[in-house]
Amino acid sequence: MNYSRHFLHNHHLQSPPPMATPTTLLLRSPFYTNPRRRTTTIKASNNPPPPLHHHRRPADESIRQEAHRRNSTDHNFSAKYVPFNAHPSCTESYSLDEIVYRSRSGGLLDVHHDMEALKAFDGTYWKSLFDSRIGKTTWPYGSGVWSKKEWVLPEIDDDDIVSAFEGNSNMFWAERFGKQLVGMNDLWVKHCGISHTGSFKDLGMTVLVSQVNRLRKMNRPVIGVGCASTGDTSAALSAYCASAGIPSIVFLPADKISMAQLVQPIANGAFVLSLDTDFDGCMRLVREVTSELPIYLANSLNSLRLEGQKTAAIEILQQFDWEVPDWVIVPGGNLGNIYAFYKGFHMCKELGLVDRIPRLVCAQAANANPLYLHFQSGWEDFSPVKAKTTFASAIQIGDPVSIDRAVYALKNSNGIVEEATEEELMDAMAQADATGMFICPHTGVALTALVKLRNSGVIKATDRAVVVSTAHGLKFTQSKIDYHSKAIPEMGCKLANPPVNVKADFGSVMDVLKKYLLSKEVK
Ligand SMILES: Cc1ncc(COP(=O)(O)O)c(C=O)c1O
Ligand SMILES: N[C@@H](CCOP(=O)(O)O)C(=O)O
Repeated sequence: MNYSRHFLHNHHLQSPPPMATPTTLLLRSPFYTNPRRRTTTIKASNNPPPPLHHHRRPADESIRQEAHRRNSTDHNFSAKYVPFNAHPSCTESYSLDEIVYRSRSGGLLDVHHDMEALKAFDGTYWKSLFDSRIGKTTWPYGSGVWSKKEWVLPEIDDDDIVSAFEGNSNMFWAERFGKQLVGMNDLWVKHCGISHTGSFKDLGMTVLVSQVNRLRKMNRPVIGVGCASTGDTSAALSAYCASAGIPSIVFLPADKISMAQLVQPIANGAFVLSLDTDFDGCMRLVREVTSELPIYLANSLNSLRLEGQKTAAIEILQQFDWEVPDWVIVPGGNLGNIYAFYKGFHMCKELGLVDRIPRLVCAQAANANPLYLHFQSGWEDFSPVKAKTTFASAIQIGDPVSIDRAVYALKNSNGIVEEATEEELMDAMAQADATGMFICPHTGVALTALVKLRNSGVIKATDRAVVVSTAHGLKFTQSKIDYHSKAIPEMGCKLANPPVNVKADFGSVMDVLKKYLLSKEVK
């Protein structure tokens, strides 16, 4: 077979641009050739390659079938479950096709990739490959998660993937917030909440539901998929399950999630249980239930989820053209994500895409702050707390399942934990909104952490910082309504901007407008 023609004809969207060498190029494509024949010599010249025209697939073929025909699993990458942070001599491991959430000793698991196989390709190779897939509709690489498939679930058939082309979320240059509130020029907000179900949970859920889809095709005992939720995980689970025709069951703490979040699983046809307890109570119940019934556990206790979540970190680096920011600030609740970010950054370093990782900050609501207290104690003692009501309701969690993962991530990234009171987080949210964003209260928690660390001089004016915005503000409009109508007891709501009631006549309208314009006049 003429490999160069085969390669160019079929795979130009997925393969990295050839490296510029004058004569011959040793191109090793792990995806489209037999691994035993993976080293292939093709001709290259100094000139850029001519524009490549993608041949449209036959009219009766879907993008899924086209992906299947490409046979992209022809490589030797692999991943398995291992006990989290185990001693190097530990040999315990499980196939990802097993249904297992805990190690033999009851500890957390981690998805471990065959790093030697990935290291057969250098950092330039991976950067080019990932960059070449952005913004395409080719299945499944149009997704920000699956554009990194080799690092996520390398062995899944493209045909089993359940994706809404999630990820590739906007990185917003927070120009006015940066300059006016923290004196920074290089402040960015990664809008992970501008996503299929309005939160960053889509990133992990596409991976978990895809694997479930595969397990069901293998006739494994999975009738449905279940989770406990503060509203975002349940929305993502039910949407991805509905898309694949898989039953979903969600355990929600009654009256503790927003109306917009509650209606999501209802609309997507999930079986919704509203329970008279808090998130931690729901979590305990769903763990018990999933150990008895053929319901697959979708909470981030299941380490598969973190494989998708970690791609947000890779995306941040990609969006900065592989330059590493100094800080990344993430709101934390059940604490899977702070570890997922660490893992994404760490993989990029280990595989030679970057030479360092950012310092991580985990931001918690003061009303639900077990990690903050643990950090304050010098990591001495960890005790769960009874989480109190917070406007950042999706992180109202007192007994986070990923506490060990979070501590590991923070210790290994020279990280920090901060907290935000209700007034601080609501003011930060209002301030951000007033500079053109429309963020959720959890992002308000992360912005409060930024403000505090700037005020104490830990984060410098010249640093580059990324605040991760985790959900869409439209899911949390009631908190904004309460704030702007000054309806929150014992809160100043100093940035409230309530509507003005005006008589519908010309004079009255003119009077209020003149007053308004005078207040805005440039002094
Ligand atoms: C909107 C939002 N932000 C932040 C978090 C925190 O993520 P994690 O639970 O991984 O710490 C969650 C969920 O807990 C969430 O739904
Ligand atoms: N914020 C989450 C809490 C559940 O945690 P997860 O770590 O299992 O996603 C939610 O939206 O439910």
